Amino acid sequence: MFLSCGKVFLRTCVAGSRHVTGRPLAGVCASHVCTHSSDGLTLRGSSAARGFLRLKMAQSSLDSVRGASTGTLVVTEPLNFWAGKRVKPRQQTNPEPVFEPATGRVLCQLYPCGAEEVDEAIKSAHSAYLQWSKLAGTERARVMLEAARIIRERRDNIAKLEVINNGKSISEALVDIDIAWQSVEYYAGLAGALAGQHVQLPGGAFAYTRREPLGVCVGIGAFNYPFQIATWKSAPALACGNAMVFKPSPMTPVTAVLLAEIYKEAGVPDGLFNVVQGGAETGSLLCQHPMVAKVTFTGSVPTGKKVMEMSSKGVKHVTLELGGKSPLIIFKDGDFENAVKGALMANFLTQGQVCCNGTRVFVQRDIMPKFLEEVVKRTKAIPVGDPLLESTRMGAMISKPQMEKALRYVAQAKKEGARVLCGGEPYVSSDPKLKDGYFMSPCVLDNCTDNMTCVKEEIFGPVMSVLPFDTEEEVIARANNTTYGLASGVFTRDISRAHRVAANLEAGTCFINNYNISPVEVPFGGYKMSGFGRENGQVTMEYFSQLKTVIVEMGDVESVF
Ligand SMILES: NC(=O)C1=CN([C@@H]2O[C@H](COP(=O)(O)OP(=O)(O)OC[C@H]3O[C@@H](n4cnc5c(N)ncnc54)[C@H](O)[C@@H]3O)[C@@H](O)[C@H]2O)C=CC1
Ligand SMILES: C[N+](C)(C)CCCC(=O)O
Repeated sequence: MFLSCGKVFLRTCVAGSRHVTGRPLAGVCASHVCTHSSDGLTLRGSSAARGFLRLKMAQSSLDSVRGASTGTLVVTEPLNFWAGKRVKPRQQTNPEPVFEPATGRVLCQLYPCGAEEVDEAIKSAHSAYLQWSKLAGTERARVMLEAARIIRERRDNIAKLEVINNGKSISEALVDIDIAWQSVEYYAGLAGALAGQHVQLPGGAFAYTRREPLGVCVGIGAFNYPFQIATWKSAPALACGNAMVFKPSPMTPVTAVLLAEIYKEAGVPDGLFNVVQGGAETGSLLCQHPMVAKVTFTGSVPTGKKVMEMSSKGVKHVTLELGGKSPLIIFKDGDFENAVKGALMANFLTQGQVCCNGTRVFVQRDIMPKFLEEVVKRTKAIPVGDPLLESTRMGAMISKPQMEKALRYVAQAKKEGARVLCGGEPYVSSDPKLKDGYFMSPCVLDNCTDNMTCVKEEIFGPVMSVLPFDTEEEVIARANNTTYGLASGVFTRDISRAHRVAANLEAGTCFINNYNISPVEVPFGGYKMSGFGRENGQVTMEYFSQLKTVIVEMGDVESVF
C-alpha cells in the first residue's frame, strides 16, 4: 500500500510546518525521508529515525491512525467527496490552514469549493436521489444498517481523528461516535416505517397521503461535533429517500469525508452523500442553489439568520439548530451528588463548546455554599491536557480566537462584579508538545447577577455562571428571561415540581435530574432564537419529507359548469 516517494522533505518538522492538502508533498522536513501512498494521511513520528509514515485513509489505513499521537498527523488526502469519490480541489490557491487544537500545529490546508464544484456536487446528489428515492424503505434500511455497522467497527479510529482535529478528549469523542452510529441505526429502523394515512370520503371516494422525500438536502455543520452532526443530519435525510451535500465547519473538515466513504462502502448510490469543503462563501452557494430543496444548519444565531434569509429566496425548507444560554435549576431537595455531577456535565463537555450547555446554574440559596464548595473542588480536579490520553477529561478549545474570546468573557465578568472561584485562565501544560495548544482551565463564576454579560451571552467555552434563587416562581421567570430557548434542566425530588417546571420553561428540551444526555430516539431542537425544526427522534422524518395528498373519485364528476 505504501509507496516510497524517495523525496527528502525540505520543510522543518516543527509545530506549524505545512503540508498542503491535495498537493504532492515536497517540502523540507529536517532529515526525514518519507514514504507515501498516492493518497492518505501522513503520520509524523517524533524521532527522525522513524521519519514519515504515510497512511491511506480507507479502512485498512484508517486502522493506522491508531499509531498516531498528538502532534504527529498531517492530512494530505483531498477532503471533498462527490459522485462516489474524493475530489481534489479545483483551485489550489488561498488555502486556509486547519489546526490541531492541542498543539497549534497545521493539520492540513483547506481549499474552499467554488461555484462549479458546488454545482457538480449538487448535480451528483440529484442523480443519486433519483435512484435512492425509488427504493423501498426497507432496502434503504439495509444499506444504512451496514453503514452503522462500519462506523461501529471503525469507532476508535474515527474518534481519534476527531480528537486530533477538534481537540476534545478521546473519552468524549468515543461517545460521540457511538451516538453517530446509533443515529444511523435508528433512522434505518424508521426508513421502512414511512407511511401515509387513508381517509374515507363520501360516496365511496377516498384519499390517501404519501410521505415523499424532498430531494437534495444541504447540511451545514458546526465545529463542536463534526462527525456526529454529519450523521444527525444525513441519517434522517437518507432514511426518507433524500440525497445530501454536507459542508463541515472549515475548522473541522477531516472526518465528514470518512462518513461519505462509509456510506459508499455500505452501498448507497454514488452521489448520495457528498462533502464540500469551505466557509461562508461555499455555504452561501449551497443555500442559494436552485436544485436544493432543504437546508439543515447547525451553528450560531447570526449565521442561522443568513441561512434562513438565503433559503427563503428559493422557498426552501429550513431547520436551524442554533446557540443557547440554557438554565439549569437546582432545588435544595434535589439529590445533591447528582446535581453537582449534572452541573459539570452541563458546562464542561467539549471544553464548554456545546450549544445546549446549562451555563446559567440557578442554585437555591440554602444550598449555595455547599454547592459551590463541591462544584469548585471537582472543577479544579478535571484533568486538562493531551486529548488523546485516556485520563484526560478536558482537551483544547477549537481555536486561539475562540479561547481568547472565552478568556475575555471571564475578564469582563470580573469587571462587572463576578467572582472567579477557579480557572478562567490559559492552561499551560508541562508537556512541551502542547505548549502552543488552545487550553483553558475550566471556570466557575460566583456572585453573578442576571444582567451580567457572562449570564446573558453565549460564551461557548468552559465557563459556568452560578446564580442564587429563592422561589420556584422567581427562578422560572429569570430562567426564561433570554432570547434563547434550546435546553433547560431541573434537579428536584419533588415529582410535581419537576414536571411543573419542565412545562413552564421556554426551551426545546428540559432534562429532569440529568443534563446533556442525547438519546437518538428523542427530538432535539430549539425554541425562540435557538432555532426551529428538530434533529433526532421520529418527528425528524417529517422534517425531511413532504406530504402528498391523493384524492380518488369513485363516482362521476359533478361539474358546476
Ligand atoms: N443548536 C445546535 O445544535 C448547535 C449550535 N451551535 C452554535 O454554533 C456556534 C458555534 O459554531 P460555529 O461553527 O462557530 O458557528 P458558525 O455559525 O460560525 O458556523 C457554522 C457553519 O456555518 C457556516 N457558515 C458561515 N457563514 C455562512 C453563510 N453565510 N452561509 C452559509 N453557511 C455559513 C460555517 O462555515 C460553518 O460550517 C455557537 O454559537 C453554537 O451555539 C453549535 C453546535 C450545535
Ligand atoms: C451531544 N450533546 C447533547 C452534548 C450536544 C449536541 C448538540 C451540539 O451539537 O452542541
